[in-house]
Amino acid sequence: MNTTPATTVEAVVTDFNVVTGLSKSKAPLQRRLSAMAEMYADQEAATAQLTKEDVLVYEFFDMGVPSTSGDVAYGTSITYPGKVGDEYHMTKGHFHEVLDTAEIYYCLSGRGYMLMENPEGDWQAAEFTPGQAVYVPRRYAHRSINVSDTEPLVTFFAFPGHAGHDYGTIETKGFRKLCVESDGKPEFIDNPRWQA
Ligand SMILES: O=P(O)(O)OC[C@H]1O[C@](O)(CO)[C@@H](O)[C@@H]1O
Ligand SMILES: [Fe+2]
Repeated sequence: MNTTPATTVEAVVTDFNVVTGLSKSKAPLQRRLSAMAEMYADQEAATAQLTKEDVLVYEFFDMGVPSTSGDVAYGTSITYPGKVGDEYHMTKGHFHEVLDTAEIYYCLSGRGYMLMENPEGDWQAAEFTPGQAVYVPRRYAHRSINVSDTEPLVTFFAFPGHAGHDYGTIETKGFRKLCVESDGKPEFIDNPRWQA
């Protein structure tokens, strides 16, 4: 009996280190401060830092699957420790182009938060500690934030292949909340530059 399906898709095998998130078989996509300096609240601090060094804020490995609704896009994300002024290092953050798609993140190492907000005005911050999974519900923009002084924040993520990335909305409006260090601890405060 011939059991070969009409379309055959090869199983894809990739690797990533379960603590560092680094992959040997894939090239990382890297975002340095210069690629997102205008997203930080303290623009003077961002400019001053850029004159010294264009630091690597985060990198991620996209394991490379097709962008179709039946597929699951996945990879690892590594946000390095550091601050711009009082604001912790973070990813750019995005809505999904297909707003009604969720995402799951599993924290492999480090410490931080997933900051989320939806167009209806709700916002939430879920803690990342190793071994905990954060489910980003449909319609929520999401940004990873590293609140450790020393350790990278490493997560594994998975989302529907057809979700797409809408970076423009956050680039224009920003997130409603910022995560800053206050008395040595992370605190979420209103973003004075947030645009309704
Ligand atoms: O896409 P951003 O906001 O730059 O953040 C990076 C992370 O988010 C993802 O796009 C997944 O949501 C990953 O590819 C990556 O780890
Ligand atoms: Fe996403």
